[in-house]
Amino acid sequence: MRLIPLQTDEQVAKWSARHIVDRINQFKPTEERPFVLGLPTGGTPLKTYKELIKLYQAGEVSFKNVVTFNMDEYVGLPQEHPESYHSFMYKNFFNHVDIQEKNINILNGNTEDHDEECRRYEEKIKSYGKINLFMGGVGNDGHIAFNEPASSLSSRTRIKTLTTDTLIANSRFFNNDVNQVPKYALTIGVATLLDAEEVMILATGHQKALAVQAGVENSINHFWTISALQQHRHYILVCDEPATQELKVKTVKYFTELERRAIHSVV
Ligand SMILES: N[C@@H]1[C@@H](O)[C@H](O)[C@@H](COP(=O)(O)O)O[C@@H]1O
Repeated sequence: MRLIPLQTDEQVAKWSARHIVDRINQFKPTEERPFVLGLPTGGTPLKTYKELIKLYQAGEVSFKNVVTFNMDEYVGLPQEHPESYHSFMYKNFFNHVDIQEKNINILNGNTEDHDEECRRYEEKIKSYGKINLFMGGVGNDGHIAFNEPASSLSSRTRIKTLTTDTLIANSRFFNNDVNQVPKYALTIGVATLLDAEEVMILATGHQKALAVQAGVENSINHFWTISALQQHRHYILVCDEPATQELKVKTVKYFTELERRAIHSVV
């Protein structure tokens, strides 16, 4: 793995946006051979989206031949609701870049048959071969996408019941009223994420410090689904300083030194 220990969330945004742009440009995507990018919602990636828009406006990248798959979506929340992940993605990213509508994939949490929708999503990902780079955030309790504690580490896209902790954390987007937060979500599985060629997780703020510890130092455990990424061949965790607070000083020094001397194709 690579741990990128930075100081501020601004630096996390700049580093992660630059990494995505470099990967897209190295890939040289075409209509026939698009770059496939997995994307998250949440507070953490907002600044990365802003940076990506800036880089797009500066002519450093095009999303014309980029296909995206979002991680998750609430069940039963109309797509046009301001807090749906559909609304989030268009408002904060898609409306500002040259991505083609046909290349955007977000789970539909309003179908009659959730299982069928999840099967369709997995099949669509497979039809592109693989996701080249999946960016993600992490919940305070170490959940990845909506793979809540004790999710199967072999899980695939499916419906999940959200934990009380997640409902409380996400109530900040619903007038701080936990009753307004949808109780279920469709989410990619841990195995869906592990199938990606590269996974980049962003963690900012001291409330993510235990999740970062689980993702780096602790044993693989289904209660902290981020820990499953330790088995991934190309796993990058980009953190600001408060998010590394629970790591050993030795761990942070080790990864800092590795980055200083790294040949970056080796992970
Ligand atoms: N399903 C999302 C996750 O994908 C996200 O990583 C997490 C943390 O969000 P935030 O970045 O707002 O802390 O929240 C939700 O549970």
